[in-house]
Amino acid sequence: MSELPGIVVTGASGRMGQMLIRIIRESDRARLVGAIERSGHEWVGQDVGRAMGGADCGVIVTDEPLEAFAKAQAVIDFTAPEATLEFAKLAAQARAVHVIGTTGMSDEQIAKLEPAARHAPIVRAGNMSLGVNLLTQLTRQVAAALGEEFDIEVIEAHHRHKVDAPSGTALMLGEAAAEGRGVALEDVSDRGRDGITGARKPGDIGFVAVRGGDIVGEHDVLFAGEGERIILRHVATDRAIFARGALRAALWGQDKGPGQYDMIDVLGLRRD
Ligand SMILES: NC(=O)C1=CN([C@@H]2O[C@H](COP(=O)(O)OP(=O)(O)OC[C@H]3O[C@@H](n4cnc5c(N)ncnc54)[C@H](OP(=O)(O)O)[C@@H]3O)[C@@H](O)[C@H]2O)C=CC1
Ligand SMILES: O=C(O)C1=N[C@H](C(=O)O)C[C@H](O)C1
Repeated sequence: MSELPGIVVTGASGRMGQMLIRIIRESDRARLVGAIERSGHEWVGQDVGRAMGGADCGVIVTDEPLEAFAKAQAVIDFTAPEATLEFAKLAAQARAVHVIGTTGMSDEQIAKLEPAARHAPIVRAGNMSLGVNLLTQLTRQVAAALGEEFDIEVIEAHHRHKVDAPSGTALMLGEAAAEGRGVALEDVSDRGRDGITGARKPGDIGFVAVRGGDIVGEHDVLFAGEGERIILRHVATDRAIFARGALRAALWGQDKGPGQYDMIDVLGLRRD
């Protein structure tokens, strides 16, 4: 019998890092083979199971990503944009599937993933949950069905520690709405209302970001017309949904060639 695919988790001590480690260790379809933290982090050199407050699991946290990636079939990476760019180069060198959950990457940073994607598959999505990816499809359909007399606003709420806005999910939903309307999001996006903004421009897609407490992630796509409103909503109550999606992506990528993919590919939801 062949061995289960080995997975390395970067940003092991983070909120998503710890959730991913838990989900991979519980899975009977994959093995945790590595956990990465940056040099100087107190977890480096410790067993990751113990660092997370449980029993040893035989995986020692390391600050040597390439060494760890070389022994793995996939890397799951929910860290920060600059770190993700470095991990992309190393995952490509190791020919490992790179699953990227990191948000807040600029267009320039996203473009820098392309060389790595020529050597190994990259699966990247601002939200790895089934529910949100379905919601993007619904958003596209509703936006296509309604005219500009319905104003579109994407309203998101997250915990107080989140560093980027709008969220990766909000941008996915905004892109889907823009696609439904047959326009480019960059031409209609309205992100920063403050002061005397003037009346809302017809056709704009607005973004509103709420930050507070321990909110895991909530997204509304509001279609506001005269006399009626439609609201499409996703509420995440447990980060496990993102980790399960990321693990699914890592397994899905095992027999894929180099290239860039997203969760719509992984979930088989692509229509075109
Ligand atoms: N796509 C999706 O489905 C989801 C995406 N996310 C995204 O995942 C990312 C992480 O979120 P979360 O876990 O909440 O964040 P945390 O801050 O809890 O964790 C981030 C981890 O990445 C590490 N890290 C940050 N910068 C670097 C660096 N330059 N080099 C090496 N390691 C680094 C941190 O280490 P240190 O503590 O030393 O800084 C930490 O371990 C965010 O971009 C978030 O938006 C989150 C949930 C779902
Ligand atoms: O930072 C988070 O927590 C989350 N980030 C992702 C995003 O930016 O959309 C996904 C999820 O909403 C949680």
